[in-house]
Amino acid sequence: MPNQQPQPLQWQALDLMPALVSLNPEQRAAVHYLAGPLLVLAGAGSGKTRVITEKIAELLRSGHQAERIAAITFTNKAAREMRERVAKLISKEAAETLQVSTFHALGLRFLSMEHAAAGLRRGFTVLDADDSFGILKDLSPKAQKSDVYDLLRQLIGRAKDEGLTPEQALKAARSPRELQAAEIYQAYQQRLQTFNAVDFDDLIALPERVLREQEAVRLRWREKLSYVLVDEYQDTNRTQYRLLKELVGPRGAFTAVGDDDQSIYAWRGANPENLNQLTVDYPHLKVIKLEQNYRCSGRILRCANAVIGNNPHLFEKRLWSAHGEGDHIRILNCRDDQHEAERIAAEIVYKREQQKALWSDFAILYRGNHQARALEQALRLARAPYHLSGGQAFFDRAEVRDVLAYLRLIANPDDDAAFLRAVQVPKREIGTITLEKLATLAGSKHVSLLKAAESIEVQKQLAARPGAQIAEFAGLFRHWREAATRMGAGDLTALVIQESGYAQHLVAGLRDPESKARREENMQELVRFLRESDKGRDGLSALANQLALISFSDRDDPGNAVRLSTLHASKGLEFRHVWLVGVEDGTLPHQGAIDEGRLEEERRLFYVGITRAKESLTMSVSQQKKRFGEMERLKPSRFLRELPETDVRQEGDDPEREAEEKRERNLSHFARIADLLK
Ligand SMILES: Nc1ncnc2c1ncn2[C@@H]1O[C@H](COP(=O)(O)OP(=O)(O)OP(=O)(O)O)[C@@H](O)[C@H]1O
Ligand SMILES: [Mg+2]
Repeated sequence: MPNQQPQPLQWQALDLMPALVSLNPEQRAAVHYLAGPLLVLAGAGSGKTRVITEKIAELLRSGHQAERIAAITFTNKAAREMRERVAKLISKEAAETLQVSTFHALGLRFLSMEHAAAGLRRGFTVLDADDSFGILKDLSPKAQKSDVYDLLRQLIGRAKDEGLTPEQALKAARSPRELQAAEIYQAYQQRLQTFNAVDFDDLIALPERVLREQEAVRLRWREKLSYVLVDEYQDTNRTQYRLLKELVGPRGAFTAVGDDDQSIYAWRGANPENLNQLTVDYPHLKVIKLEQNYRCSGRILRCANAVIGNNPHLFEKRLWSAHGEGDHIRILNCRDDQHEAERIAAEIVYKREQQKALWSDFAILYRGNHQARALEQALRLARAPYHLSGGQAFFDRAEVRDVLAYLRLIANPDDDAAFLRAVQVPKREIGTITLEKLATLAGSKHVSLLKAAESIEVQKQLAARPGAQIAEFAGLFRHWREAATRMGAGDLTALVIQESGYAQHLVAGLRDPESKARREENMQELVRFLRESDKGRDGLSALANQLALISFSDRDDPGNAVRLSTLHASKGLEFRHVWLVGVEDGTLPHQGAIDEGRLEEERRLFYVGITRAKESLTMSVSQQKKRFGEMERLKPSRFLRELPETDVRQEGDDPEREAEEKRERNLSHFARIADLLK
């Protein structure tokens, strides 16, 4: 029975000794159950991730080899955290050989080992979304709006998710438009093959196909992996589910943990029905439910339960917390988003001081990336260090990817996708016709684009001006390859940025000094990062491997900083104090979702946000916001009406209170200075 007795809050103590806090009986059962497939189905903060970590430790203790255990997490960040937790529980060495990764990273590893079976050559390249976009643009019969390419990419992604080959897609096409899309899919796949490249979706779809079709590989991998654990299972898509099935085989040596109420990636193909499918595919599946929430205060949990109670459920779950009631949930009514941001920044600075907390105890969560800007500015003014996650990750920025393409190509002259990207930024007088010609010549000689570009014979067959440009471009790479033997990755990058003309290109045509500064900062940051991670002159191939890894990692360890994050990217995390901003109709729920009646997923997103908070939760609502240059009046989110009234406190735009807070803040600064003077 739930313990109804309010207990003192004890989070800090838990943070200090995670390994010593004992598991509850259901968790223990989940950790020790090895007789067959297991699904742990439980609400937020009930210790699902903890079960996975403990189970890994238990598997290691009971004799499983670390390299034969695969744990799959949704983000690289979660993977890193899990490894750290295992290192604490068992040993550093075991944690290092353990395979903790995202589905995509697992797919990449699979393909690196099985490239021949997947029809790839060694040293294949993984294309990013931009690269795919470029190829699609190139393949489409006439110029289209960029949404068309996005749509095509999605269509291709979905086809891959359903395991459809281009040939099958062609056969299945029922209208001229479908046929056209299928033709583009086919041409796209052919292009990838020529480049010896795969895209992001292939990282899952190809391993799945290879495992399904090739028995020898399948048996080898089933032997290789003795146990598989999957976190955030509700957000796997169809192919990921099939990949999992192929990997574990009928024996079903796996544990999956998930919460259907936190399925927030349907728009990306995630399929919470996979939870149900498990019970069909594995009739002997054992299901364990966890009902105690260890994260949130009583009031926060009650709000979360009330909200999610309005959604239909695949599985019934009850969650209770033995923590005390805690503070009321605050609803902060603000004049506008500017004021909202300033107020939150001031509150965080004040609270940190008052509670002697860490910056990293605070998180500000929002629905869309664009909401971060005002917050960033306010935090900067308040001198609060912050870390932005889930936005456009550093390594996804166009300028960073551009420079990485140069480095990829220095490291691997066969990387045609990198060639095509680098050759086009900054603009050189090398047009599509020249590139097509170059591609044909390279194809007939069976060499890569850069190798073809280096050949004098090929240069002669191109028109004079572009031919000279191509020769110059190839010459630069010869020079950089030589430079790479003398210097580390960071210095090499600085050199490339200057000599390629990219530095000028980057800021050319930008009027806004802030964007100029931001792009330059990004370049410096990249150079700095490569300098730091460069461990001596370990040559080009090490650099190539390093880069392949970098482009996949949200490398950043946020450190001691306020976390700014989208709701989507906050999944799985927890913070002592959480601010949920922009809780307005049109923002959360998002206008698009309101228009299309997709409120359930938005409600789950709201639920995920609420359940990130341990001790305090504040939701802020602006009365107006500037949109497209016009002030727009806003209404509080309809979801706010779903919160139990007794757990909520409204706070207005109260100048007096603010003045009071300011006075207290000044006093505490004063006290600190007085302390120092003593
Ligand atoms: N038996 C336990 N005793 C005390 N604390 C626990 C116990 N199990 C888990 N916790 C703590 O509760 C918090 C939530 O655990 P965890 O992150 O594993 O939950 P979760 O179910 O994965 O949550 P989410 O659904 O948000 O991913 C963590 O701080 C964890 O250390
Ligand atoms: Mg979790």
